Amino acid sequence: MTANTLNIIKIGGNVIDNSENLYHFLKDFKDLDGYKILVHGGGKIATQVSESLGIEARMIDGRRITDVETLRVVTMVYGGLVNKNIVAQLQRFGTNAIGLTGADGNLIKARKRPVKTIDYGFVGDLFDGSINSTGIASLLQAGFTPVFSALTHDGEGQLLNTNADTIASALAVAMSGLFETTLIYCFEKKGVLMDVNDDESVIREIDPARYEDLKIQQIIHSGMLPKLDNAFTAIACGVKAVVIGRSDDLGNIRENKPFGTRLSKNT
Ligand SMILES: Nc1ncnc2c1ncn2[C@@H]1O[C@H](COP(=O)(O)OP(=O)(O)O)[C@@H](O)[C@H]1O
Ligand SMILES: CC(=O)N[C@@H](CCC(=O)OP(=O)(O)O)C(=O)O
Repeated sequence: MTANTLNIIKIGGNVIDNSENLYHFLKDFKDLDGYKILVHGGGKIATQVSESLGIEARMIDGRRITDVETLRVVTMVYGGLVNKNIVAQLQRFGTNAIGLTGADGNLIKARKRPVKTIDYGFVGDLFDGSINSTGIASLLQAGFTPVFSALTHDGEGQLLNTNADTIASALAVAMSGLFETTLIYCFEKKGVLMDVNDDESVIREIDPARYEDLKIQQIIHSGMLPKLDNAFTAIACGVKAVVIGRSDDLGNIRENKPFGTRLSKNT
């Protein structure tokens, strides 16, 4: 572990939604060496809150249709409830977390997704140059641990809802110019599995050729597809390693025990 090591870790809704899992994860997160950044989603909670307010939650290809009402909900849920709860818990553990949307410090800009056949509403797509890597590096070097929610902005006053897996991947690519960067996706399963119902069937390593095979066999499907697409993009663009594993097992990384599925370039 060098002084220039950065771990970017993404946690999804299933981890955030369970206070015991979240507590355990944050305890292991605070013990990781080197610089670190946390990126969180919270899609599951946004759906629950939307529905409790009588606003129908609509997803297409894993992306939320974000009309004005839904943007209000996700701003409150991701930027408020989830982000500030995580920050407060990290502070309790002595980690000087700072909770952010992409608008804070102009750290992540996005463009509203153009309307083609589907109007996604206030959904933001990232582009080359979206990430203000020097601004983020200043926070890290000042001793802060950034905690990013799934919100970005367009620079014209508009907040946008951006998938958290995509934010984590883009952050990892941009930061890998400045740090030796590892991207870790944490979710509720032990890794990419041969049998989605058998946590002992972890595939320890996947390269792009194996990924194609696993897709054809439909061993990998649904939410895992965009996650792995983002992950392979990160590997191809200079990120040192991408690992996908269970949030509860994050401590294994420090203890040099097996952790999840590691992605590699074509061998
Ligand atoms: N081969 C596989 N191994 C593990 N999970 C898989 C696999 N194929 C599909 N999945 C699904 O992908 C989901 C993870 O994607 P997603 O729900 O988007 O994650 P997140 O919790 O990070 O938002 C898992 O809950 C699982 O149902
Ligand atoms: C545009 C879009 O779909 N944004 C996501 C952002 C949250 C997210 O990514 O949450 P998980 O990681 O928990 O799924 C959404 O609103 O669901």
